[in-house]
Amino acid sequence: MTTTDVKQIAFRDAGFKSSVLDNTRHLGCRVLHSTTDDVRIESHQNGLALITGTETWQFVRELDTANIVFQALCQDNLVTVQLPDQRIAYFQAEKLTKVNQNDLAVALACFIEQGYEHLDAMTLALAWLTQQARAAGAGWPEDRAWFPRTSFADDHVIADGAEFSSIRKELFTLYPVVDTVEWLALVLEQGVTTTQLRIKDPNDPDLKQKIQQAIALGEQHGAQVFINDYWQLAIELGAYGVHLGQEDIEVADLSAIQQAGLRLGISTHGYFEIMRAFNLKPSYIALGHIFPTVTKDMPSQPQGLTRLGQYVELINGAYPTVAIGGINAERLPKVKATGVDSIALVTAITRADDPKAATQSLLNAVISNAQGEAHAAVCE
Ligand SMILES: Cc1ncc(COP(=O)(O)OP(=O)(O)O)c(N)n1
Ligand SMILES: Cc1nc(C(=O)O)sc1CCOP(=O)(O)O
Ligand SMILES: [Mg+2]
Repeated sequence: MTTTDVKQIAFRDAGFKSSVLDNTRHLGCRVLHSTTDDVRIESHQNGLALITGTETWQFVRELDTANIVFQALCQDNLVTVQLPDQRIAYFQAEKLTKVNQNDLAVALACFIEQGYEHLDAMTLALAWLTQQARAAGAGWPEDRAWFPRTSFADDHVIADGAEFSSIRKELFTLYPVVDTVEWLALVLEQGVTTTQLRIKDPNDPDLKQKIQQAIALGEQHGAQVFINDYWQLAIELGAYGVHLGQEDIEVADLSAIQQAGLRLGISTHGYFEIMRAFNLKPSYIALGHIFPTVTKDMPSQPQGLTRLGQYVELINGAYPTVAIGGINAERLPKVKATGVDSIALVTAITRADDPKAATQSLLNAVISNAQGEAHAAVCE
């Protein structure tokens, strides 16, 4: 890292104290007293404020329900964040006894300056502080042991001991996501062992019949066929599994899915969502979107290969993982080299000149034992 890469963050109040100031160099940042820098921590009468180029955070003693900026409330080892859209997120740093607000502001500023979105930056900040409190160094936090539990208010709670049925990991290789039964049949005929029916029109008059056919095809081929979104029909028709996104899990009856024995895959797009997915003990965790995609409008930025590698390391085999978003034949080896278990894709098959040949060659590339590349250094 050259000095020009180092992000400078100022605290305006000369009396500001934090025990982690020196360690911010491990995060590529320098936090110092200055009255000129744009990214700054300010002390106000009613608490601290962190002002970055993109957002303002207030560290408050009580949440104000009319907030238009991010608010963070530290109570022992629980940090409650109220977002500008009024959603409430919780971060429980179980291995800390108390979160120091000044240290948290410093850590949060660093991770925001390194380009992390607000909830991911808060998740990383608490992991980094916990890691140091546990004398495990001040480097980039990788070990899940230091990460907080994350959730939104009103999240479903999965009962202790209850978890979703497992998938067969040896079949979790190439994972085509397709929108018709015809495509599903095509990929299964090429030897695909895990796939998904993703129909985005809930008013499709033949929805039930299509899901039924997808389930039957999966059974016929001994494959793991996931149904995207329509969890009630999936339960009713006895599907192998369901795939749900972060918004879907807020409205789905997860206990009903779990009790019916269906597998559950969950989409995630960063540290906060990954830690949130852990609460549900799913059958697999999807990590997206890795590269720009034309298939879906994404509210988040592409994660890239470096972050994908960090997420795989964080999950560390606790759940099977699948990468999705903009993956094609050319990018596949580098995606595989991150150690992710499975590779999901849409257009690399559905827009290929020869979809059958493309499926076969992608499948071979995923299941080949070319592990020379795997776990090699991953560069973008
Ligand atoms: C394997 C896999 N990963 C991610 C998704 C996306 O799910 P979701 O965020 O719910 O978005 P929609 O697919 O419903 O538009 C997926 N379907 N499969
Ligand atoms: C359906 C979907 N979900 C994503 C996520 O990141 O959650 S990316 C994606 C589309 C993937 O399509 P393609 O392989 O054509 O880029
Ligand atoms: Mg969905």
